[in-house]
Amino acid sequence: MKLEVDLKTHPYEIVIERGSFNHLGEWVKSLWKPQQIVIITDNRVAELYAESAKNQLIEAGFEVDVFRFLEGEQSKNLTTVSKVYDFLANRGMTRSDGIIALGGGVVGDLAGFVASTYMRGIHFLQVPTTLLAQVDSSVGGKTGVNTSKAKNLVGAFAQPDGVLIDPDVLNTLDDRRIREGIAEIVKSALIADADLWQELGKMTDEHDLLENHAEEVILATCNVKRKVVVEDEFDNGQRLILNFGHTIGHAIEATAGYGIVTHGEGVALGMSQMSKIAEEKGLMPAGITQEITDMLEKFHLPIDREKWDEEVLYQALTLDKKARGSKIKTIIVPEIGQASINVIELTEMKDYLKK
Ligand SMILES: NC(=O)c1ccc[n+]([C@@H]2O[C@H](COP(=O)([O-])OP(=O)(O)OC[C@H]3O[C@@H](n4cnc5c(N)ncnc54)[C@H](O)[C@@H]3O)[C@@H](O)[C@H]2O)c1
Ligand SMILES: O=C(O)C(=O)C[C@@H](O)[C@H](O)[C@H](O)COP(=O)(O)O
Ligand SMILES: [Zn+2]
Repeated sequence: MKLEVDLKTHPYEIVIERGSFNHLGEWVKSLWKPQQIVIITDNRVAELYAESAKNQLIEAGFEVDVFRFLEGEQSKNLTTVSKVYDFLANRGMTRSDGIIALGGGVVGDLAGFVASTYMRGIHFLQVPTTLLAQVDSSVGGKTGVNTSKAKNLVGAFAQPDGVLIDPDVLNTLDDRRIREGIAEIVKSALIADADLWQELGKMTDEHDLLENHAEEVILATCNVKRKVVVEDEFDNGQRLILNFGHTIGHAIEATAGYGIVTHGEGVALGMSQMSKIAEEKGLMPAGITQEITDMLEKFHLPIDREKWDEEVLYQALTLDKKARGSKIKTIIVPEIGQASINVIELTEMKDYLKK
């Protein structure tokens, strides 16, 4: 199955196919002429997939090196970025060469950011290996890293030349990581795909989703993202809806310490907290929070916020990219499958967080 991200300036294809990782070499050759490639990955993914990726690419005529960093959100920062710049420069990588992001969202965001800034931009491809990366982060061109102050505080928009999704690589992923990917799937259904919401409603748990519905769910979720990104590539309007649950979610991730609460868990917590606030304000229909939290709990995602320091959480909120002065754009779901943007005072958010 293929989806076309038909952006005017940089169109590209998303390939979703079981076993497609075994054809990585041919796929890359169909997109790039022989050149130098650096695969950027983390230690765990490298252990599982880097050798095969490298051999396939060499077989296809490329000159290949692998840069690996320590797995996890705590590596998604400018220190790692700087090490990659040195690695690329030491190998004489130029703008006619390319980067392949092989891994989850951390690898994809970091490698994409490196590709968008090294020599002011070189080509890159996304080969996502987590469910979260396959349904969300590999598509759409948001790249970036965290700082100690806030999630994704430094970044750039840069589209890959293509995305290769092989659901079979999810067989090596642990349950917690599968669940966090489901948080973004639930988000996508809530904001833009009522049919997907219905389908998710019929599934029993995360195992049912992964074993019996992976391809259809990945396709539907990528399609939501594709449509939104094509409408508003640079996040000035409609794309903001992809951020449902993320304001509180990102603040929780940063406050808890990167990697303690996963991104998907933060999004699940953020969606349930935001729904509660919006329902109380009469912006979302009565009973919808319960419906959302029931869905999240079915997939064993967290919904209840622990007691984090509200002041620290609030400081993180003020650095959200949807904040404008004393106000912040929040995303609400007036009905399942639709989302809209609602501006509120940041202090109002603070009052709710205290409750
Ligand atoms: N750019 C975007 O649009 C976007 C969208 C959503 C999330 N994100 C970002 O994505 C990140 C989260 O991504 P993630 O959850 O994929 O995290 P991740 O990249 O840290 O991967 C999670 C863990 O799974 C391991 N792993 C990856 N693939 C594996 C496989 N096939 N088998 C076994 N282990 C595997 C990794 O080594 C890591 O330990 C966050 O930083 C978030 O901000 C970005
Ligand atoms: O692609 C988007 O746009 C999103 O908001 C997708 C989110 O799931 C993702 O977590 C994104 O990285 C958040 O971006 P940010 O602008 O809030 O840092
Ligand atoms: Zn997200």
